[in-house]
Amino acid sequence: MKIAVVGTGYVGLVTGTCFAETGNTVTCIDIDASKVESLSKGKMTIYEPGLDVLFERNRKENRLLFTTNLAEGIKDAEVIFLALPTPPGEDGSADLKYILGVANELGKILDHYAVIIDKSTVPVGTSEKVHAAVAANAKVDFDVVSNPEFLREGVAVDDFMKPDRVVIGTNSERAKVIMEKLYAPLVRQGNPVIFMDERSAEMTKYAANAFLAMKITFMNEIANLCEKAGADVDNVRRGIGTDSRIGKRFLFPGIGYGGSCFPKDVQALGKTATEYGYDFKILKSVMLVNDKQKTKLIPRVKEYFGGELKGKTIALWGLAFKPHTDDIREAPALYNIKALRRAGAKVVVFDPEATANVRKEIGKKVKYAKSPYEAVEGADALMIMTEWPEFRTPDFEKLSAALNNKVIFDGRNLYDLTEMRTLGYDYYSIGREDIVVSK
Ligand SMILES: NC(=O)c1ccc[n+]([C@@H]2O[C@H](COP(=O)([O-])OP(=O)(O)OC[C@H]3O[C@@H](n4cnc5c(N)ncnc54)[C@H](O)[C@@H]3O)[C@@H](O)[C@H]2O)c1
Ligand SMILES: O=c1ccn([C@@H]2O[C@H](COP(=O)(O)OP(=O)(O)O[C@H]3O[C@H](CO)[C@@H](O)[C@H](O)[C@H]3O)[C@@H](O)[C@H]2O)c(=O)[nH]1
Repeated sequence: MKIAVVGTGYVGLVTGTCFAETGNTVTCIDIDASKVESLSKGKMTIYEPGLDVLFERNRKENRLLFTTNLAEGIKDAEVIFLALPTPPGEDGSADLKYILGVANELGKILDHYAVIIDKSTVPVGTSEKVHAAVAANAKVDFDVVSNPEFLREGVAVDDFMKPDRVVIGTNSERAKVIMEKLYAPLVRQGNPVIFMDERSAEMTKYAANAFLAMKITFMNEIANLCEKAGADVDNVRRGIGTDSRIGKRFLFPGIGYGGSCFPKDVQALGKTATEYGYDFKILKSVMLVNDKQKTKLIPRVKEYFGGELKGKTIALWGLAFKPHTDDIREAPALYNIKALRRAGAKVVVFDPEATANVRKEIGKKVKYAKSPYEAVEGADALMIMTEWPEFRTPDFEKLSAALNNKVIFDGRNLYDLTEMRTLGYDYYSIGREDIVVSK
């Protein structure tokens, strides 16, 4: 099948590469000329484990092509994916200007029947808007299908190739047949495809993200209560996660959810509710709790140093919003850097993959270390923001030798409490007992 993917970011590049891997010829289109140039030369533009191997193989086989030219990219394409940004607009609702802009262009240049597939996360009713925007200029038949994407960054290739489910929203029989053909390789491997109407498919994506954000937030609130009540949230997590109705996943408390999806999608669903005159109370609480949770450790750091952070140097491990990605969109680390600097502290940071992106965003406001141990050299405390595997079993002796004080503020609950006590660390984590050995 000949496929076009408009928008070659995290979702577009994964979608394009994975469909090339199942034997299709894919042209990825992007307005960012430097991105297209890099990709055409075989240089990846994002860090996503496992994607580079598939990218290289399919590029060499000429099944994966890149262009900035929309008309060239969609030539003879049976399906055209829209994997464009849907960032929050001024009022928090999803901004559809990228999607509708491209839809408008497509209407002018489409010269054959194609299925236009919305892979971006878009509010209920968007497929109708896309249809209208294309139809305004279209001279040929076309269908618009909603096919939301559920991949997670860091494990995107696996999520795409072995999805829990594929959701396809369409009322067109003609489009359904093409979608069945497109996803046949995944279905043959036992991954279910669920067909429904467009509006339900659009709502499914927001419901999934909002539910997961709520699940994490619920655990964060339980953790906050555990701290007050003298319970241990890790025990509680294990205790409830074994109930198959609850499930083990997405129960990890911490310094809140971040990333390019949960924060914006929870907000956008809230806006959709308001538009329809519905007061979606849980969503409001989820957003409020998560906002507070992100900088939850800051007051404890201040308190540890007698209320004063001026002249203190704080080392931060982890900048990406989660491990195995270089994505820093809505990363809790950025909020903590801001809060620490506002309180007068100097900040030294280390991240295995996300440093370049942070440098682009905040430049010289922090010092960048080349290794976790360089970051803590002469620092007054260590804060952990992201659970990269390499932070899980550090050389604690090396760490103690480098730090001015043996104190760790851990936003991801990486270490065992007994071990920290034995090692002689002051250790503050989320929803668990504070270990204080120095006082
Ligand atoms: N990142 C994720 O993990 C993820 C997962 C599922 C769904 N989504 C959704 O998918 C959509 C895309 O997200 P993303 O993370 O891939 O975004 P992204 O910002 O990484 O990529 C979007 C790409 O679109 C390009 N673009 C913008 N305008 C264009 C135009 N007119 N023509 C061609 N290209 C254009 C940009 O240059 C960019 O490369 C969003 O709606 C997002 O909510 C994201
Ligand atoms: O138990 C958990 C699990 C996750 N998180 C945090 O939640 C955020 C999101 O994590 P994750 O869902 O793994 O990453 P994303 O790549 O943002 O993926 C989410 O957002 C995508 C974009 O819509 C969807 O496609 C995915 O299904 C959905 O999981 C991160 O800040 C994590 O640190 C926790 O705090 N505790």
